[in-house]
Amino acid sequence: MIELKNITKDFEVNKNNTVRAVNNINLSIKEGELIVLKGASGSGKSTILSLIASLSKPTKGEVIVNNKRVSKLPDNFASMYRREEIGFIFQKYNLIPTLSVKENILLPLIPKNLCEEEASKLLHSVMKKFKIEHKSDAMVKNLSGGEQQRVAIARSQINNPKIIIADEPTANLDKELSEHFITILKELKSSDKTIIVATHDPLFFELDFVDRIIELANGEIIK
Ligand SMILES: Nc1ncnc2c1ncn2[C@@H]1O[C@H](COP(=O)(O)OP(=O)(O)OP(=O)(O)O)[C@@H](O)[C@H]1O
Repeated sequence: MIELKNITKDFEVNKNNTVRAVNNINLSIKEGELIVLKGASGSGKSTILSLIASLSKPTKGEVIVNNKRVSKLPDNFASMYRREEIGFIFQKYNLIPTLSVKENILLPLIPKNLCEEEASKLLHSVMKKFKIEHKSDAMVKNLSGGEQQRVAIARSQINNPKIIIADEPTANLDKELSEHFITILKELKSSDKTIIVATHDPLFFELDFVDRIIELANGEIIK
């Protein structure tokens, strides 16, 4: 369960100016729910994602994730929380082009110090699941857009996170790749993950497997 309670987030632009990115939001997301955050540029979508991931702290209010008050976590605990519970899918994949597919996918496991056998088991299971095993030794820069997308998603899942956060996941994709992403999203949803997608891509607004579409404007929930 993810709970945002009376959350306000101000950013200091300079000494005399602040921007209120999120204004007194209340939101509860149940385990296994797929939520789409919709809203114009600047409406506060990314800010909400970063508060849930404990990448930033609210100015007021509390963020509670699975009974943990993540809005109060010191930095080292916040990064542990992210590593263990959250899978990120970014719009530009954030892959390292000169590393191979398997090296990229293994990156989130580095801090865990698993033995080689265990790491290899996890690696092969996500590569198989996201159909990229045949390219495991290829350098990422030589892959097609669709293949890179599968690497990014495999990497986000290697820790088996309970929560998936996707910020504008289709922003740089053509129609075919966007539709492919939707197929993967459906698979993730059926494996009972809690998923939060921030987007203004209309493709997400007609999906029958999305539980709720939450519309934001000027840092407030309007629908
Ligand atoms: N680090 C920051 N410093 C100052 N202002 C910020 C910062 N981050 C966000 N903002 C401001 O907060 C508001 C909300 O931004 P946010 O990135 O959450 O919007 P968004 O809905 O995700 O937009 P987009 O769709 O363009 O990504 C905007 O006015 C933005 O300029």
